[in-house]
Amino acid sequence: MSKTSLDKSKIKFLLLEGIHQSAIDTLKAAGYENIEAISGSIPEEELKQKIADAHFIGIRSRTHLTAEVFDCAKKLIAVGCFCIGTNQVDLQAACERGIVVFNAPYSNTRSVAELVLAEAILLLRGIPAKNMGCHRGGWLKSATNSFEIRGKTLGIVGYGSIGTQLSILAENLGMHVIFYDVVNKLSLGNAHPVESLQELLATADIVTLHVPELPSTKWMIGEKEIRQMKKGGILINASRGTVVEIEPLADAIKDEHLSGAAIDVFPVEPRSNKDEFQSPLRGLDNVILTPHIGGSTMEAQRNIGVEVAEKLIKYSDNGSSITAVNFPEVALPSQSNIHRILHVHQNIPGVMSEINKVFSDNNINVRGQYLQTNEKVGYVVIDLDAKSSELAQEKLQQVKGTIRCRVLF
Ligand SMILES: NC(=O)c1ccc[n+]([C@@H]2O[C@H](COP(=O)([O-])OP(=O)(O)OC[C@H]3O[C@@H](n4cnc5c(N)ncnc54)[C@H](O)[C@@H]3O)[C@@H](O)[C@H]2O)c1
Ligand SMILES: O=C(O)[C@H](O)COP(=O)(O)O
Repeated sequence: MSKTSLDKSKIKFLLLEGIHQSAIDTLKAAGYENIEAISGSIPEEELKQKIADAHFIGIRSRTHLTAEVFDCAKKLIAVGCFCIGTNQVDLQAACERGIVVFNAPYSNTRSVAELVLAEAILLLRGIPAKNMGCHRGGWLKSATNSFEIRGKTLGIVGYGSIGTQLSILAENLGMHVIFYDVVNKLSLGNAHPVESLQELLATADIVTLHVPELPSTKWMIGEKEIRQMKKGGILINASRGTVVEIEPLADAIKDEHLSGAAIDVFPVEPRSNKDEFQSPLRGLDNVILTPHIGGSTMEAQRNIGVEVAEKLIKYSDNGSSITAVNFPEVALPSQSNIHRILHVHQNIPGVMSEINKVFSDNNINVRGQYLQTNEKVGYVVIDLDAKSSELAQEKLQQVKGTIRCRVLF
């Protein structure tokens, strides 16, 4: 089993939001037993207390890790987002503090794509409204406004991992697929890129959103865009709650400009399953409302648990920051019979020459050196003979611009 200079029993993992047991099992198999797992998200004040002695934190989409929270996390080495989205973390603030952030970019892609497709089929048939009718004792047997999915046009906004997966599945069901992305993307199958969001909105029978939460995607679908959609169109949002304005959507459903919608993410979501969900969309029959469960399948959660836990273990045991979303990515060989120093510093002129001066001034033999930088920080990993690491760490900690310095052996 790999070693870390700090005894593994002292390395604390704080896992929030009901992260799957597979993460805990993976951490334990790697020798990490000091794990506090909490089923929901916690209020900010409690988070600030709990994060104070954590070396690693695992979250999902509900926990917001702000600069203020990071300031309370003096021991924190890395964050694992056990999901795709990382908008809930101040990535820049983490980077500047030498905290590496990982996520699981693909493990729930298929789950979201399947849900969207299922919702498209149900909404085109008017099933949610007919279902509600039966529950109330009604009997809405009619083919009026019920359509097959075959031959309809699906408009995908954001042709990334989920958008492309969905594109393939939809074509297999006989749909025409058009997509809009801000980046030039290779079309899969017969999917067809369009020039503008407006063109997509005006052409598609069903519009589905798969963009990240960014300043540029905030409220990208408001009243104007909803009214640009075809009359009788359907809107699906399983991306982020800040992408769609809910009031104009509710109005468009009520006045039948749109025939239906499926919304999985909301501008404000309840903190836990005990809190009430409030939305102007409640009570509208041909609207499917789901509690942010696009990625919540047993398959996805189990895979995410293993994937992100392995990334945290690798960073803790070996120093590899490969696939980090906010940090220079350094790939490292496994270390044997050496001590490894991990040094995170501000990316300012002169730091690397100061670091290398420590080795030459103190006659320390460097067995390997690996460096990557981004705009803000540099991450250099230095392999040394065991006898030199204590002195090297002491000297390196004094180098101007040092953010963090730890040793693995
Ligand atoms: N509901 C859920 O449970 C759930 C599950 C997984 C992911 N998500 C959300 O879905 C989002 C998309 O996931 P993904 O894995 O496909 O991400 P991705 O990064 O692979 O794809 C996003 C795509 O959106 C494009 N894009 C960015 N800004 C755009 C804009 N203004 N207009 C058009 N396209 C734009 C990007 O170029 C990219 O191709 C995630 O960021 C996450 O927030 C939600
Ligand atoms: O970003 C994601 O992967 C999804 O929004 C899922 O988030 P969750 O883990 O909170 O369900």
